[in-house]
Order: sequence, then structure tokens, then C-alpha cells
Amino acid sequence: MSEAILEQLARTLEERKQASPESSYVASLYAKGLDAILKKIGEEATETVMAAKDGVDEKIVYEVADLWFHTLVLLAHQGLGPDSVLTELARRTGISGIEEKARREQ
Ligand SMILES: N=c1c2ncn([C@@H]3O[C@H](COP(=O)(O)OP(=O)(O)OP(=O)(O)O)[C@@H](O)[C@H]3O)c2ncn1[C@@H]1O[C@H](COP(=O)(O)O)[C@@H](O)[C@H]1O
Repeated sequence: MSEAILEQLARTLEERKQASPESSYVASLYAKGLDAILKKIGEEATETVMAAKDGVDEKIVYEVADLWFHTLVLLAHQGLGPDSVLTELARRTGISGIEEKARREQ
């Protein structure tokens, strides 16, 4: 399920490259450029740290979702997608390419 969400969101982020900045938050970030996206990632990372310091699980989840979302916007902006990160994580955990492909197709 989690991969399906990432893939759906990645498709939406790709579609937003054709949208007007007035009609979409993501399109407005693309229009502002890389530095604006990186600034949001920095802010969301800081908010994640503060949430973790507060120790409230709901806040942590909310801020990590914001952080993940903005890193996905960065990947899309750079012409990358969640697949490349999942492949790298799979490589680190020792899952082979064939195993990973089979798992994804299940
Ligand atoms: N998943 C998200 C998502 N998560 C977080 N955000 C936005 O990220 C921003 C988080 O910034 P902050 O926490 O600083 O809150 P804020 O003060 O309101 O934000 P700023 O005004 O400072 O930018 C908010 O504006 C949230 O609305 C998101 N915006 C959009 N999406 C999804 O992205 C897709 C495209 O969205 P649009 O571009 O809006 O069509 C859709 O599927 C949306 O559901």
C-alpha cells in the first residue's frame, strides 16, 4: 500500500509541472525554483526535530509527512522519483534487484 501511495503522489507531482502556480501549491513551489523547495525541506526538518523533542506522536507523524512530501517535490523537480530512493534503500538492506522487482509486482 505504501508504495502505491508514493507512486500516486509522484504521478500527481509530475502532472503539476503543467499546472499554473495560482492553481496548485506544488506548481507554485516549482515556479519559485530549487532554493524555495530546499527552504521548505529545511523548515520541515526543523519542525520534525521540534515535534520529536515535544514527544507527541501525532505531531511527529504530521511533520514527517510534511518532510517526506517536500523531499518528493524535490525529487520530482530534479527529474527523479521515489523509485530511485526505494531502490537505494533496498540495495542497502541487501534485497537484490530481482527480489525487489518481484516484491513490487506482487
Ligand atoms: N500531500 C500534500 C501536502 N503535504 C503538505 N502540503 C503543504 O505543504 C505546506 C506545509 O508548509 P507549512 O507546514 O510551513 O504550512 P504553511 O504555513 O501553511 O505553508 P507555507 O505557507 O509556509 O508554505 C502546506 O501548505 C501544506 O498544504 C501539501 N500540499 C499538497 N499535497 C498533495 O500534493 C498533491 C498536489 O497538491 P497541489 O499542488 O496543491 O494540487 C495533492 O495530492 C495534495 O494532496
